[in-house]
Amino acid sequence: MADGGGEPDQLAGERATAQFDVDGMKVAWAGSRHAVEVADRMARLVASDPVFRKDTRTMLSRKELFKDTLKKAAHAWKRIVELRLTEEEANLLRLYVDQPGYVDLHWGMFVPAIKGQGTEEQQKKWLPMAYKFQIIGCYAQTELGHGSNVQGLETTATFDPSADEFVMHSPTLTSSKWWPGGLGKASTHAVVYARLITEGKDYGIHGFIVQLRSLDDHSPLPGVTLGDIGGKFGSGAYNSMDNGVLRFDHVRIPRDQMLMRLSQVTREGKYVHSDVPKQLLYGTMVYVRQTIVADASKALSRAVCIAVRYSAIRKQFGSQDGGPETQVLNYKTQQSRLFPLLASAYAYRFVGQWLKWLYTDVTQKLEAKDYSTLPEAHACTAGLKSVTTSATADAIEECRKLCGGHGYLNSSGLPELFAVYVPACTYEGDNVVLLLQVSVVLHLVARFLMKTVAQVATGKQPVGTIAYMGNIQHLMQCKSAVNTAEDWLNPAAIKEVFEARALRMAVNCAQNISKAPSQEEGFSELSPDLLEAAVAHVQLIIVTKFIEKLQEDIPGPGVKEQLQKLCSIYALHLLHKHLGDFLSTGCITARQGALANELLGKLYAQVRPNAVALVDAFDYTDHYLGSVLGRYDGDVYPALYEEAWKDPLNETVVPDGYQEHLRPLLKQQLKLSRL
Ligand SMILES: CCCCCCCCCCCCCCCC(=O)SCCNC(=O)CCNC(=O)[C@H](O)C(C)(C)COP(=O)(O)OP(=O)(O)OC[C@H]1O[C@@H](n2cnc3c(N)ncnc32)[C@H](O)[C@@H]1OP(=O)(O)O
Ligand SMILES: Cc1cc2nc3c(=O)[nH]c(=O)nc-3n(C[C@H](O)[C@H](O)[C@H](O)COP(=O)(O)OP(=O)(O)OC[C@H]3O[C@@H](n4cnc5c(N)ncnc54)[C@H](O)[C@@H]3O)c2cc1C
Repeated sequence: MADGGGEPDQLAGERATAQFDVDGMKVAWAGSRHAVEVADRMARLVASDPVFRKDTRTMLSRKELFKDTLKKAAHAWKRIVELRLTEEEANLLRLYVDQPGYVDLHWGMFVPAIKGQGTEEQQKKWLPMAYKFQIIGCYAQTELGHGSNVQGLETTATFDPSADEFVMHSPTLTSSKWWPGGLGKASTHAVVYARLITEGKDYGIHGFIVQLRSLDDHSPLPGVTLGDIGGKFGSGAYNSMDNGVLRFDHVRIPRDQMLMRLSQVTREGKYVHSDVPKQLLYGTMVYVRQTIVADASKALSRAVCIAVRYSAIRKQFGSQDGGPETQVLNYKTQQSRLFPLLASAYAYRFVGQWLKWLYTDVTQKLEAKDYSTLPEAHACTAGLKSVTTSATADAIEECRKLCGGHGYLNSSGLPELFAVYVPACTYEGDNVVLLLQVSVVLHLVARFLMKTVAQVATGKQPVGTIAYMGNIQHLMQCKSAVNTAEDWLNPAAIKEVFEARALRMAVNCAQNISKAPSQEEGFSELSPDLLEAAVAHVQLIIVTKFIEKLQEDIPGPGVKEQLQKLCSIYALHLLHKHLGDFLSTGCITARQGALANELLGKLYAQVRPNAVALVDAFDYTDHYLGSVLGRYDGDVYPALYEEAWKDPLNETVVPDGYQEHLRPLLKQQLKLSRL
């Protein structure tokens, strides 16, 4: 359309300049051709169903929004049953419905908690009911007074041998369960984490299945106080979720509703711990953190898709001699802000795929009673969850700014995406608290290696993602051989400096901690540095997994070449951003840092003709994107214009309140001016 400067054909032109096979890239992104096909089918199913419309969501009141969420969840379930969808299809359908709600916690945490911590008998009893939605469950761990410090939870589950029951109780205000999604209004049951007390002894935190509401009329059971904790950040957004408060007043549950895979309480009240490690109590969190890493690439790629397409449509300023205005995507500043985010979306996608593999592998080992890889799974999920969610939340906000003023409109989709996404930095483990968990591991390894550096070749070698630390003798003294900008294209050159930076930062921390009066004091004093060392380690994992992905067979003309460029951009933009780390640890020289930056500029220019096609490869429908700026056809301006008229303020020409507040004011000013 020529009217008013909007040029949808602009995107067709952009697509024509792509130097790779977009279908091949879709397969690389999704993981397989089958995955592309299923995702595409489910996305279209949702997009074509009027019940799943979400374009007026930010204009709904909280009550309307919550009811709309209940309607969508019930309709999604109806479609899943009618169409006999597989688990894979059903998960995707729910993803594309794209409205946070109780079902996320039911499938994402309640069911996994029972699977991971329940005995076979308990699974047989509870899972079929949960699978058929005869009960709705949530995950009630966090309390008003304690979230991060799980060991500090106060809710009690006291065993009463005379009745063969546990008595669930909230002894203080701060012990009220506070935050669990789905708890406020929807759930009939919860896995509740409470201190187990039997024979007068406190055995710490354990999980219990507790019924909260009547299955006849949904009213809270006697002794149970329930409610929603109130409105949250942003319009629409996470307000569709009923995060709740729960208090118990001596509520009784049968003994067999304690989740007993890890430990049991016998009929007589004896506490018995099985040979399963206690840390498996935290297994549900490991599972969800892994899914959150995979979700980071989805949220980031949505924001980037909107910003890239809109930047190709938006034009500002012409050439000096009055020529046509320039697409903002052509500005080098726009490219240097946007293309690292595009590269990060791909990087997180591939590290998410790897983490899923790691999680599956660990689960299989656990089933065979091999618990050796559990610490690696914990450190990787905690660290990657922290780094990818923090970067994604920042990136969504950056994409909003990249879209100028229009990015601030709800119709751009970006404010809501940010508001829904940003709590990921807090839930499932505050990002700083999780990084400190990673730094504990790094510190222990670094300390061990420093002590044993002389015998490291013969000693016990670190394995998995910390294997590089075993190469301490080389990494502590190596100097990068990079001599030209193009030398930075060599993955081995990148890997070496990222490994050296991460190891040297960990060793520096360990050395400084060893100088403190006690390890605890040293750890506390050095914790800001430990966080940075943990970030360096996690960034190394992401870079390494991207490089490893490129060693696979990746079919499709030009696909691997584009991914190689994105991998270099991902790594080098981190090097540029954290140049202080690389210089202060002596891994590179200032000149090598400047060469990396020089190459980045060249790579941005090479990505420019492919940018729109690279976001097309995410294969998102306009429904899922939910953005007038990110429309596939690029017809942005008419859509923006039309969208404005849907606002409730525009239902009347003269606003409500005119008679009471505007008219008297205007009349009064008129009278005053005549005096
Ligand atoms: C359709 C499908 C959709 C799916 C879609 C998904 C749903 C997507 C929707 C999202 C919707 C929002 C969902 C939010 C849901 C919540 O937010 S649920 C609440 C989550 N809460 C948290 O994450 C709390 C964070 N805190 C913690 O995890 C732990 O308490 C901390 C910080 C790790 C510290 O724990 P601690 O007991 O003080 O432990 P600590 O002494 O440090 O460690 C004890 C040992 O356990 C180890 N350890 C600690 N944690 C772990 C672990 N997790 N694993 C293994 N070992 C561990 C430690 O390394 C340590 O080992 P050793 O050194 O002894 O060998
Ligand atoms: C949208 C949303 C959904 C949620 N859903 C659920 C749910 O379904 N079920 C559930 O049980 N919970 C849920 N939660 C709760 C969530 O898991 C907790 O909020 C989270 O674990 C953080 O704990 P906290 O709130 O106690 O933060 P705090 O620990 O109080 O954090 C406050 C500040 O203290 C810092 N801090 C804390 N400890 C340390 C330390 N040791 N060293 C240095 N700094 C520290 C943190 O970095 C942070 O800056 C949800 C939360 C949100 C926001």
